[in-house]
Amino acid sequence: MNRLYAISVLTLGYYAVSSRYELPATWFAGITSTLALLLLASASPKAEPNSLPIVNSRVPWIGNALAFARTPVDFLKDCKARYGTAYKFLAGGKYVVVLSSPTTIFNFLQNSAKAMDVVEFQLIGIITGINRLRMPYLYSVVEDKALMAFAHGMTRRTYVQTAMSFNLDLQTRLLHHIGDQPEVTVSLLEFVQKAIYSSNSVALLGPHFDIDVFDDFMKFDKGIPSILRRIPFLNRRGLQGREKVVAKLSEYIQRRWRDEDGGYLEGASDVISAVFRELRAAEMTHMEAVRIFNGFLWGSHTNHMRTTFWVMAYILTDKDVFRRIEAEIRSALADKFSDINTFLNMDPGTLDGPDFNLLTSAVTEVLRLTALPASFREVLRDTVVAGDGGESIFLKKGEIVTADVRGMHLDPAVYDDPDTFKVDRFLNEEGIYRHPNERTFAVFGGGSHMCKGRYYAIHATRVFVILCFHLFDMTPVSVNGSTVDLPQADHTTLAPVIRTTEKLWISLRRRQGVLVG
Ligand code: HEM
Repeated sequence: MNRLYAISVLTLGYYAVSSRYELPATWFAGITSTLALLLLASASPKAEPNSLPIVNSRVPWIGNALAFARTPVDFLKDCKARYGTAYKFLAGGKYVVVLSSPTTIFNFLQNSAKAMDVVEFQLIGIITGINRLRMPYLYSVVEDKALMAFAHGMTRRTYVQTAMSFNLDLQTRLLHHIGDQPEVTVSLLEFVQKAIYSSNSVALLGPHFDIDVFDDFMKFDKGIPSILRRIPFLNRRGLQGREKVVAKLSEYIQRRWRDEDGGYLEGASDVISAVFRELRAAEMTHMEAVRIFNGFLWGSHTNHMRTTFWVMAYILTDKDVFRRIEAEIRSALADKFSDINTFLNMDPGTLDGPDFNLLTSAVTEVLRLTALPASFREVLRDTVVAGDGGESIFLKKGEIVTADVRGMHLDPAVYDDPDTFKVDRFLNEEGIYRHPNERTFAVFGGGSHMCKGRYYAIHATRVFVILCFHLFDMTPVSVNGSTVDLPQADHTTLAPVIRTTEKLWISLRRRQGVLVG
């Protein structure tokens, strides 16, 4: 009877939810299993003796999967309020352990016992269009080789080349949007997306990659939820976009790959050549390498775009913050850099100096407010994570574990008045930026899988804001009744950076008399 009940709920729930919401990684496999599999499935897993509370659920096997799918952000918030900073819930036959205190998140992400590994590689197969049977091998290449190359090429010291290419390209892109007109009204999200996609592509792939494929990239990006759910027809647009991007990348690599000097992509950044060299050296086809590469690029663009959008939106919709950031940027550019070219060619470390303290604090604060759980690991063998009081939290083989970073970042015990955007939260009394403690700030994940592009992303986000203030006078404007306040966050999807479905329009007026590079 329970089984029949489960099937009915699963079927109805799946169609109701799947048409509207993105299915998060952790239980996607379970929810998309066939009904036959459900019928054959052995009894729902029993909770092992474990110190963790288990979220209430009346539905066997499925557990809380649908509640989680409906509004994952709210689900995690409610569970934290009821069960504390370490608990687990059942979703599609598996337990998902959720940790949200600084100590548990830190210990989990460090994963010093190496008893956990990423689960996303199963999903990478679906996103990239690679046969899932090939993914265990291909992901081992990604993890052991390609990500290592990425990490080496994107350290504080080595990301300079990529950062400078981004700076120089971005100014042209921003000016291109306004063209010869004195003033234009643009959707902030679309404006940011196009500029970041283009300049990121140039910074990473060099001048020979055809960025006209932007519209196809956005179809792919928007279509990811339905691609993940493999919903016939609904996923078609996203798949078409992906295949066009893949075709462009394939053609670009075939034309621009050079075998000399160990192999490199002509015009691309060193880091990208190094990553592709590792993929080529492994036992995979050209198209498998291209598809993996496309997955890398998609992840790099999409998080970067969203973060930049939110940073701009928070600044533009708060008059006091706007005035202070504008004053900091314009005075730094006027006093410290003889012209904009000097700024664009600077050592990226300059932005970490005293001239942009407030902007750096603003970016950190926006990251704190907009980061969602993104680090999902599968427990490979029974292990323990030390809890807040030094107690052992038992993790069982097969369980999925995640860090609810939003739960931590919005916890009043961790951050004072946590829901409020405080632009100077990360400044000390002298107004100097202080990087948050790594135990209480985890927007880029942690441990060996920490985001490899974090220095570059923070740098490029700040350059975007600086160039906008240098080139334009900006004001939010209402178009057909649209908001001029901060857009509402969308609580129905999980991704490293929260989304919005509301549009914020801004007017851009070209500043008279400013120098362009
Ligand atoms: C502000 C924008 C960004 C945010 C918030 C962000 C966040 C994240 C998060 C949360 C992870 C998962 C970490 C984990 O599993 O513990 C990740 C992984 C990764 N990110 Fe980012 N990211 C951003 C921008 C970028 C950019 C611009 C690049 C490349 C240029 C990049 C490259 C990567 C790579 C390669 C990984 C995989 C790391 C691994 O599994 O070892 N990211 N990112």
